Amino acid sequence: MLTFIGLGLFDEYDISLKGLEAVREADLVYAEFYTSCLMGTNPEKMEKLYGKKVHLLFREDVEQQPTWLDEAKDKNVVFLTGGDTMVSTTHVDLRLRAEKLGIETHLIHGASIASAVSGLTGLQNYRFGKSASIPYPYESRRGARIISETPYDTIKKNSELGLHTMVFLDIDKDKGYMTVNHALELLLEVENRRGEGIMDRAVAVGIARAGSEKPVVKADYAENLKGFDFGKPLHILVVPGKLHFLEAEALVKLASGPEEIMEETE
Ligand SMILES: C[S@@+](CC[C@H](N)C(=O)[O-])C[C@H]1O[C@@H](n2cnc3c(N)ncnc32)[C@H](O)[C@@H]1O
Repeated sequence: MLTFIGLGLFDEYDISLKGLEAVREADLVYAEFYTSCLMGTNPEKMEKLYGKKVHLLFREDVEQQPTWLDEAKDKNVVFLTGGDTMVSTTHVDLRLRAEKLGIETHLIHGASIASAVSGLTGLQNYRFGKSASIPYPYESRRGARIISETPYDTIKKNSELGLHTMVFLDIDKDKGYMTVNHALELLLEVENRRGEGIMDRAVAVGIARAGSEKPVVKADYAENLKGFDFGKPLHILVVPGKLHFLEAEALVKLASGPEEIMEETE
């Protein structure tokens, strides 16, 4: 049996009681922290709470050669991830591989950044369009610095429809956790190149450490927000589309956003 367990957003205590019980009953505990991670804890603290050894898996172990899956044929195996295991991950692939091997699979959900964003900003979840992810720039074979323009295009399409965009930020094993500041610099660099007026006039919202006792939520024009100190990771960015008046009020009152956004609401 293989049970996918979402660990929630910040520390080892964010796991549900159902999840905790399942981990304690498991024969083997695997975890991956490359799609998301809990910044308020570490594997040692988790092991202490669970009373179990946590075996860490890397992207290759999950997405290419999940040989460890075979153990779930005759053992009770749990697989842990930050947030909810199936939100903005490709872990459904792992579930399908397990089912093909005749392994019974179960899900135990965790709080996800996808819902925390609406909770913290007041932006309504049904007014979001397609999400985007910003990867770190990379070097072409000729040594040119390449910035992906896909997130800019997604924001543009959503904003034309009046929809908000949730922008996930890269987690790279060498370059670390991308900040809201870096993400805005990259989007503004694309804006400078293309001059389509999407980002330079946009109000953006940065969120740091959702799920912690003191998450930071700040709204401002992208140009101003890129210099704001959000503190430690994880960070996420939202580019709102057309605002309902309640959403605008929430951004002003709860995220210290600029008052003039109240003037152009639905
Ligand atoms: C690819 S998504 C995976 C989401 C995860 N499966 C979930 O349900 O929460 C991970 C990205 O979401 C954002 N994120 C996740 N947890 C966060 C948190 N507690 N605070 C701020 N941003 C977070 C970061 O940008 C991170 O790189």
